[in-house]
Amino acid sequence: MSCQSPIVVALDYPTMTQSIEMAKQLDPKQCRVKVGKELFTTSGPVILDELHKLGFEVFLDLKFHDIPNTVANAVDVAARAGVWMVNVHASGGRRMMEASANALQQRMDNKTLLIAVTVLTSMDQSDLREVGIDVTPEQHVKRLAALAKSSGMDGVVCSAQESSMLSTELGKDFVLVTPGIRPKGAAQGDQKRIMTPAEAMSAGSHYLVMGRPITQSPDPIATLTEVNRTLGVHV
Ligand SMILES: O=C(O)c1cc(=O)[nH]c(=O)n1[C@@H]1O[C@H](COP(=O)(O)O)[C@@H](O)[C@H]1O
Repeated sequence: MSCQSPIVVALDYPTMTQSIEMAKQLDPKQCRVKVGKELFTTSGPVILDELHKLGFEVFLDLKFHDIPNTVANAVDVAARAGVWMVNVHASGGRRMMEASANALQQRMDNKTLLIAVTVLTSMDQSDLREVGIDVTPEQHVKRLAALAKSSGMDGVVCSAQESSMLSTELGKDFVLVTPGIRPKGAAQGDQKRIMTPAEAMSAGSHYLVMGRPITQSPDPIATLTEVNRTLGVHV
């Protein structure tokens, strides 16, 4: 049975052993999992096989950003590894995203979703200003998401605060993946543009990425089950 929940648990761990221990407690019907830079750097691609063997759909979050040829080839390798979703940075530009989309289109029966990161959820207006972007996060997300869509991306990573606007602007089928999800009372940490799981879903998010609120909870499974319950997902 495939996953019933929009939750993607970020397995941000410094060792493969810790990430597998957590994954073994989770249920592939209750969540998908995400492998990011920390875990992939320590474990390499074998972690993808291990998580697939446990029955999980895997989001490979390496946020590729490089010249078009390099990124297209990296995305192709990720798809070959059978990941459910892979991401690039929208700020890499149209040619980089089009080359990546073409690489996946050329694969027979491609099933990997290709998503572009817009403005990181850890950034606010003052962070953008410092890197030379003089518009609001919402305006910049809108511009990058429109570029991502017209460059052949299946969707974007944004904050749930932009989900409603993007859903209206770009249509309900354009996939919105939203980190910066914090249940009421959870520590915000380094995230700036946050929302609760229920608010994010009503705003139009398709998938909710959650790391620390689940992985650092005293009872991760109870927390995940409770978040699913608030979203009406009963597994
Ligand atoms: O692409 C991502 O997944 C991502 C994009 C973004 O804008 N913000 C963001 O937090 N993420 C990732 O989502 C996860 C959020 O983790 P927590 O803040 O612990 O819930 C981390 O693994 C981040 O790398």
